[in-house]
Amino acid sequence: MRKIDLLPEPLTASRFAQFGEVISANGASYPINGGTTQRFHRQATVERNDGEAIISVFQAQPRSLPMKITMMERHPLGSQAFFPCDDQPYLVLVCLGDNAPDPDTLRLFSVQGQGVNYHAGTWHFPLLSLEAVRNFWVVDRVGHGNNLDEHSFSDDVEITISEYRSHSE
Ligand SMILES: NC(=O)N[C@@H](O)C(=O)O
Ligand code: NI
Repeated sequence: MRKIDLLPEPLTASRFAQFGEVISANGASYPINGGTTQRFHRQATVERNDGEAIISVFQAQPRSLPMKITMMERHPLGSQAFFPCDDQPYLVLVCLGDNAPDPDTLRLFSVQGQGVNYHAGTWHFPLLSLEAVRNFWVVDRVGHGNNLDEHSFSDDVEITISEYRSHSE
């Protein structure tokens, strides 16, 4: 049995770029509304492939750690963005892979005060909220075609998330 114990790394736009975009009130902005508001413009782009982009609220139960990761999913027809309604930490787990998620490319990110927008087709684990029941705004795509591709890892690999504090803390 091959064991993979995932260690979180702090989320940055450059580290996440091949998987999607980071949404935050950091970086370039410009004043609008007579200077009463700063616009952090176009943090992410919604991919919808002629479907509709919708906004939902996910009320997420906290995950208990350690936890086993047995599957990943992707949305081939649209992006999926999550933005937390508070600044408590949560986790984002993604990986590469053409026809199936590649466990050797798994990346676990610890996230606080930022959102993420998965590119269409990015392998990810469903929402990994922590510590308490929490709300997230979600922007994703509905419409024709199958927009959910789930894939289980093979039984000869055991993937674990043991903790959520990033190892640089
Ligand atoms: N099922 C659903 O809408 N959510 C997942 O896609 C997820 O990534 O959390
Ligand atoms: Ni998803």
